[in-house]
Amino acid sequence: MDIIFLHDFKAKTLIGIYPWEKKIAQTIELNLEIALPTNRACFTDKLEDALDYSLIIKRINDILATKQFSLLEALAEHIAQIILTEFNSPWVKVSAAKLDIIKGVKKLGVCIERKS
Ligand SMILES: Nc1nc2c(c(=O)[nH]1)N=C([C@H](O)[C@@H](O)CO)CN2
Repeated sequence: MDIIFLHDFKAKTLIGIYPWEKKIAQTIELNLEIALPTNRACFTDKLEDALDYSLIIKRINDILATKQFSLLEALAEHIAQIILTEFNSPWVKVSAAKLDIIKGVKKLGVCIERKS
């Protein structure tokens, strides 16, 4: 199985259960592993045979700018389903974390794996 990974993808979004979190965007950190539907690009060296990771980043930035979730779980699930359905990935692992949100914890979050 070949994988595209996106590590330490940081972006601002509205997320959280508390009233202030619904008004003030927070920086979250995403880490994704995305299984590829084909390994053709390894042999052809052509972008049209690859999953263009810049399109994935653009799509995730669109989600973060337009959607609002209460829980990190729901955000991770939404991103996972987009990767599976819109980018034809057979398997995806998504972790979503908040930074310095609770005193004494540098980073906390969720990690989910989904198959198509
Ligand atoms: N399992 C979860 N627990 C909590 C979440 C979450 O997204 N998943 N979120 C919060 C608050 O919004 C957090 O930002 C601050 O405490 C609490 N627990």
